Amino acid sequence: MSHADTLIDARWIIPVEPHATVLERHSIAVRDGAIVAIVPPAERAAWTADDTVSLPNHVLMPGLVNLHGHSAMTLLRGYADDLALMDWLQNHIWPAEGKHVKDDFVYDGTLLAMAEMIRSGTTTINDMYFFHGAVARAGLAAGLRTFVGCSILEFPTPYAGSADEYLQKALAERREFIGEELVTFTLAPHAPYTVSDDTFRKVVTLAEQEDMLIHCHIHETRGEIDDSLKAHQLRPLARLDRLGLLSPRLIAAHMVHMSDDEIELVARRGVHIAHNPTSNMKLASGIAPVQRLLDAGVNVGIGTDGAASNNKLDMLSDTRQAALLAKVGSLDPTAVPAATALRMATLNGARALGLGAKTGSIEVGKRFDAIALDLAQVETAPTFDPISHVVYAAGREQVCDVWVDGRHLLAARTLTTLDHTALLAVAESWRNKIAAR
Ligand SMILES: CSC[C@H]1O[C@@H](n2cnc3c(O)ncnc32)[C@H](O)[C@@H]1O
Ligand SMILES: [Zn+2]
Repeated sequence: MSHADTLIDARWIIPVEPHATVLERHSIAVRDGAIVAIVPPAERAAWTADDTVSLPNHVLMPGLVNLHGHSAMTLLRGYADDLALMDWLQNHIWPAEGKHVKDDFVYDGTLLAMAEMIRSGTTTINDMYFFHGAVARAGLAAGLRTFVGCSILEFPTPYAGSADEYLQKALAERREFIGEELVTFTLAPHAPYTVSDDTFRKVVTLAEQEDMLIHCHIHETRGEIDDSLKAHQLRPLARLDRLGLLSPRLIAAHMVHMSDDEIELVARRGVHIAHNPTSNMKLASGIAPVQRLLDAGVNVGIGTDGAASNNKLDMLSDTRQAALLAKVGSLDPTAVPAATALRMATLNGARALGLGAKTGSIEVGKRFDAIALDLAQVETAPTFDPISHVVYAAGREQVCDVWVDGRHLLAARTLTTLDHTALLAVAESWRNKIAAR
């Protein structure tokens, strides 16, 4: 007899690795937050556990990795819609952030985002915002695996007055969370149009010294490229390459507008890309060449971006959008098939964050970051292929269970770490404050 803390019996398991496979009626044994066995039906009787979870009509799969977001921007959801990026940022979002973004705004907005993300199957968030201690505390309260991106800009915000101050504060706030298993700080220079050469050089040096990842918006719009040609006589990627930014440490958000040479350069440098299909559509930024990037060997994950430009934090929906947008962008229905989209939303995201050996797939030895979806609903009946349903048919309301590091954060659709009613009351009080100004 073998014994586990928890034994989960599932109708289907999508392990993601090996690629495009589905296991039927297998069980997962979890001990001390790790997967210790994937048990076929014939061996199930040899296992006992303190706790068993029965998922008779469900698919169990790795948790979704949101590779690019600004969690606290939930409090600005629906604040300014139907605008292009620079108009949206300069005339609406940055002025609102200038008035309202403080520690409490970031904590409350991030917690609200995390509740939404857990309820839609996200287990890891790669965030980028201000007041990093508040983001980290929210991550610990929610129980999500949280990458806290420390923003760096050349202009002042309520968080810091200069690029050097952003950097100093990032390192000071990081010190408080060293040793926290679920919290990792990254350096997040905002974008090529808001960060100087000098600051980018400092970021590269610091990232190497402190062994930190870098997270940056790059090649999001055509305007960004045109402006860079005027200001620097270089496209942003060429400029960043000269500054030493392009490496496997870099998670480049967006990368919508790419020449063949740039795709090849990014592949050679081992840069990871966070593709944000909904945000790119809503801000009319363009269609990223995802299948061409994958064909070139680039690791591409999926992000939601912030709730002010998406306006959902629903990785299932963005996985579907990634598959659909790749097809319409290339006029090729075989581009980004369902299993590839699911791999992008899980294992590729984990790999970009240096978690490839730890999470992103259901494999023995990995931490148990997993989700279950109930497919016994009219929206997903009948089931020929659970991978197809997860990507093309299921909605986030079908996510019933979520575990991070073995901890049950959503149990039969109930949040275990967060208070749903209290979150709604806090969101309403922020609405009143923001609307009053
Ligand atoms: C420095 S991170 C936070 C900063 O980024 C702004 N932001 C949100 N979404 C986007 C986007 O798609 N492109 C560029 N900048 C974005 C956010 O409002 C914060 O000011
Ligand atoms: Zn963004």
